[in-house]
Amino acid sequence: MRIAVVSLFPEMFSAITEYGVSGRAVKKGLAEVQFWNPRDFTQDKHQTVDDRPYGGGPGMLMMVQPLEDAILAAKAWAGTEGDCQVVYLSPQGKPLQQGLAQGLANSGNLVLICGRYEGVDERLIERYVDIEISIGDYVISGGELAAMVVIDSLLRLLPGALGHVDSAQQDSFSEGLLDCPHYTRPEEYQGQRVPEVLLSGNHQRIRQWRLQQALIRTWQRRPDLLDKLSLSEEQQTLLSQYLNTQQV
Ligand SMILES: CN1CCN(c2ccccc2CNc2ccc(C(N)=O)cn2)CC1
Repeated sequence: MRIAVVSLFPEMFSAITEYGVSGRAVKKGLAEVQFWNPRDFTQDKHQTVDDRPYGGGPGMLMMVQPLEDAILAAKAWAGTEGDCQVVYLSPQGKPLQQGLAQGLANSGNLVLICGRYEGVDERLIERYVDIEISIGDYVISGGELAAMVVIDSLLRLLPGALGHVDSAQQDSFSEGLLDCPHYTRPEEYQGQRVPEVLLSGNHQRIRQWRLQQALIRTWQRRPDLLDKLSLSEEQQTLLSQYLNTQQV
């Protein structure tokens, strides 16, 4: 999978290409990540990459010519092997959810455009962008951190990215649930013991306990997620077992 990033600050991306699961996925070659900096496509001696907004108002926009030339170069590389989707990270985008990350991981090559200043000329978005994505309802100073979140979320879904093949599947979020509590040594910490079931070695009971905990947490903290799910027989049983013990 080829991921082309258009950004004024490519050095920021070492955070995902050099560390952890995402760094290993890149090092293993599960994905190639290349960068195109609009500043390298400027034609003036000051290497201008910003421009004033028509209609006045505070702030600047990304200058069209260097950005467009960087986008075209990125598309040429990413589109070499078949189709590529062009993604723009912005507060106006479609909210990133696990399903969208999975879709991007399956979708072939990507070009990610990172906005700076107050964003980019709408005509470039209309001409080049296939999907606008937001990582949440808040504003950050550039699209780079949002692009890194998107890249990280899809890299870990690529086959071979995670050591134990089904640990990605076991991600509760991939089932639409919040994660269960986790414990490691010591068995007793500040007077608090690890739940006995986890010490039992009974893998069926452990799996059920973890699933029930994920259901309880989702019910307690994010009932909106629960409403979207059609629970399996087992999930229904495990959740109602718990709810029957609560004065609900
Ligand atoms: C003060 N201005 C900073 C730049 N910004 C802007 C505008 C357009 C595109 C990119 C940006 C970069 N910022 C982002 C990017 C993504 C998200 C997200 N939620 O995914 C939040 N913010 C407009 C506001």
